[in-house]
Order: sequence, then C-alpha cells, then structure tokens
Amino acid sequence: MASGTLAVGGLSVSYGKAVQALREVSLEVPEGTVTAVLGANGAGKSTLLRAVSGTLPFHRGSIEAGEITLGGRRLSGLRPDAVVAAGVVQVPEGRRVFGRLTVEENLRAGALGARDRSGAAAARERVMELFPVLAERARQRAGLLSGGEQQMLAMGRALMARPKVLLLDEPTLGLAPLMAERIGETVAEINRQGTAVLLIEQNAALALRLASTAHVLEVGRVTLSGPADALAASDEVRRRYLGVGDDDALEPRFQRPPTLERWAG
Ligand SMILES: Nc1ncnc2c1ncn2[C@@H]1O[C@H](COP(=O)(O)OP(=O)(O)OP(=O)(O)O)[C@@H](O)[C@H]1O
Repeated sequence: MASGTLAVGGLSVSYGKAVQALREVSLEVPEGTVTAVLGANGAGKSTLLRAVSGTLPFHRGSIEAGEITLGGRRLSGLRPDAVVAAGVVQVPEGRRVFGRLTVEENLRAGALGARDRSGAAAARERVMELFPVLAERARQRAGLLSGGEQQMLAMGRALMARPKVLLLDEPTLGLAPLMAERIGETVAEINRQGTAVLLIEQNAALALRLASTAHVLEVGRVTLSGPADALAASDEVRRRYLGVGDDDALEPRFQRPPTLERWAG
C-alpha cells in the first residue's frame, strides 16, 4: 500500500452501550486524493473523523472493532498527538481556533504537532501563500477574524504540522456562498500540492466537485460508494443530497433508505 494511503477497515464505534454510531465502515483515502463522505445529520460523519484522529475518547466514544491504518501502519489506538505526528491532522467542525491567541500564535501551535521542526519555515510560507489574509492579520487575535478567516486559520494551523492526510469536518458550514467557494478552491489547491484530504461536507455539490471518490453514510453504515462523478449523476444522490427533483430533498433523513449499490473502482 502507498505510504500515504489512509485505510479504514470494518470500523465499528459506539458511545456507551446505547449508541452505535458506526457499523463496519470500510473506506480508503488513496495517497494524494480527495475523498468525500456525505450523510445526513447524525449519520456518523464526525464520529468517523474522531476515530481516525484518535479523539473519540474525549467524546466518550470507543472503537469496538476494525482498524485504521496509514500506509499500512496502525493508527487506531494511538493518542491524538501520535496520529498528528504520523501525518494525519484534523480540522475540527466549528473551526475551534484559539480566540485569545494571535493568528501567528495559532499557527505556531499547529507546528508543535509536526514530526520534526526542520520544515516549519517552509510550512509557514506555504500557509501564508495559500491564505494571504493570515499574513495581513498575523498579529491580530484569532477571535476577531470573520468565520471564513477563522476557517482559513484552522486549516492553516493544521497544515503547519505538514500532514499527509488532512481531515476536514464541514469546512464551509455557516459560510456565505462566495467564502465557501474560496475554501473549496483552497482545498483543491492544498490537494494539488500533494496533501490527501478526507472531506466531510454538508454542501454535497461542492464535495462531489472536489473529490475523486465519495461515500454515503447512513445511520452508521456506508450505503453507497463510488467515483464522485458517478455519485453526482446517481438519482439517489441527486435527490437526497443535491436537492434535485424532489420536494422532500430538504429532509433527507425522512426518506426511504437507499438501495445498496457499488460502482467498480
Ligand atoms: N458524545 C456522544 N455521546 C453519545 N452519542 C453521540 C456522541 N456524539 C455523537 N453521538 C451520536 O452518534 C451518532 C453519530 O453522530 P455524529 O456526530 O458522528 O454524526 P454526524 O454525521 O457527524 O452528524 P452532524 O452532521 O450532525 O455532526 C448520532 O446518533 C449522535 O447522536
């Protein structure tokens, strides 16, 4: 397996005895690609990212079965800092920048997770090129930035650890359409520069445009997987996630469950 491929195999996760959030989920983020996960609220998308980043215990969740590997090396069971050092870094939902620290200090904090310090200057340069506004605001408190700028900072902070795989949890949530587009363009650029991305995104149209492969999660199970363009063309995805051709599309979780289909590839 390529050294940067993230693989999730047969993953089951629960929160206590009552909530089984993921059931035998298997998917891959091949080295250097963008893979998207779609799903209604509560489908288990954030749980998947928490499992990969090692942060489940902070939410009282645990892995019951399955494993997560990067390039064949086991990540499941590692502490979050070890997962970051191995090359997988999460940008959490809701940005969560350190509001009282400056932009610069937030970025420095991100660099602490890197495997070694030698590439810190190059990483900072890359972040400032991707997000020029962060250079302009370097001395400002992060809490004073707009929502879109905070998302940029959260992504920049994650990139300071020089990840092989970036985990993005709803990066455009709550942003104006123009800002959401900019974030989308930046995700594409980050990927062009060689970083793989596991993208969770409520804007399914944007996610399917950015990703090469996509998966649909429903009540903790992967119910649909395939090339992103094939999913974007499927009636099921168009109706349930792209809001095309069905008045009920705004309430995806109340619709009938999808049939299990898979495309080759
Ligand atoms: N800390 C927790 N304790 C108990 N149950 C939880 C916890 N976190 C999530 N859950 C439950 O696990 C299931 C999956 O939640 P998860 O947040 O992963 O879904 P999601 O697809 O990310 O949804 P959303 O988009 O609303 O965040 C849901 O039933 C949710 O209520």
